[in-house]
Amino acid sequence: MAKGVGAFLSRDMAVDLGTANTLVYVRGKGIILNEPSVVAIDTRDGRPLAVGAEAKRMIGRTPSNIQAIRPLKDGVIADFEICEKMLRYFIGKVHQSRFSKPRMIICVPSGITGVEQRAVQEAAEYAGARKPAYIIEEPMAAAIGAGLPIHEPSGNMVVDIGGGTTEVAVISLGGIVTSKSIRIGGDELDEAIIAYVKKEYNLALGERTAEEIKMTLGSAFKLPEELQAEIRGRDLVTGLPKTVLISTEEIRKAIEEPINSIVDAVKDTLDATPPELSADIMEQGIVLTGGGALLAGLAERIHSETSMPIVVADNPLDCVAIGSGQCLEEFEALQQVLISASSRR
Ligand SMILES: Nc1ncnc2c1ncn2[C@@H]1O[C@H](COP(=O)(O)OP(=O)(O)OP(=O)(O)O)[C@@H](O)[C@H]1O
Repeated sequence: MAKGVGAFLSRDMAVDLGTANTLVYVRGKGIILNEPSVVAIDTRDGRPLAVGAEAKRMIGRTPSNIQAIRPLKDGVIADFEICEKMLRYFIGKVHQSRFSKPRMIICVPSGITGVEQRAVQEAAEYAGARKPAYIIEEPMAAAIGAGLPIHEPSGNMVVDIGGGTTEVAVISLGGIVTSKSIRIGGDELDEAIIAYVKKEYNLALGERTAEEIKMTLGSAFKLPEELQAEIRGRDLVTGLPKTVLISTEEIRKAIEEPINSIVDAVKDTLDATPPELSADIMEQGIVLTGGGALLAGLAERIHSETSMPIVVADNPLDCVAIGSGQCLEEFEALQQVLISASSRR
């Protein structure tokens, strides 16, 4: 499609405003920003000191006058002001023109309320988006980004496991037929690891260490080879640093509860799926997207509980941004999957 000069000046963009990571896709260019959704604030005057990767490095390491804040929790805005500052910073990084406002598509979890949706839209508009900022539901964006034929009259099932939410949806003919969104994602796995290690070993772990343990030792299904590794934290009795040896089986046990909730969400959605579409899913499989799709053994676990074929999308962390970016590139053709300010309730 021919792009007018305005399109270049305004750098239309799609933003995957995630609990864990924010990705920005610029029309005609692809994903050009991918940073953790973290802002470090000077508590004395509320000034942002660092945003993104630099701010994430500060989590758990800040002096009393600095606070590293994650403005989104469970997929929605927990701190509106900080979220808007973060968005403004990211938009400013990719869009330098002060004279034009970019068209913006922004992703939200499918389970959020009208009020929460308006908060996201307003944050985007305050941060410089042209009105109306368009909204796309995460599972729809994830499905488009994973290359699923969403416009066909056949059942496409996507499970997007993010930091704060897990979205399960069955899509056919360009619309969501049935879906379930739970406020459980990678963050809950990290929290479960922290709670387990505290209870079993009297060891305090930081958020970032727990996430690293999940990525390296976490699993949702028996591994071909179980491992053991040393983890380091602070002894809650002596207050001193301590190292303990922990196994992959133990970490699997630690995260069992949130994993069960994710698997149950998949089963509930399958239960509510019309039979014709279930038959399609049986044939084509369930596609996993989002960072959680990278958890070892998750595909095997969902397969063992649903008997459905499971496919992990290529680049699962990028699917939502790529899918919403696709909506910018093919705005006329894909506009029907977007929600604009005028259509909101
Ligand atoms: N290899 C891995 N194994 C397990 N979990 C992983 C891995 N890589 C990333 N993650 C987890 O994926 C999550 C981030 O995924 P993603 O970027 O898709 O979420 P998000 O879009 O920011 O969140 P949400 O969609 O809930 O707003 C984090 O919890 C992160 O710890």
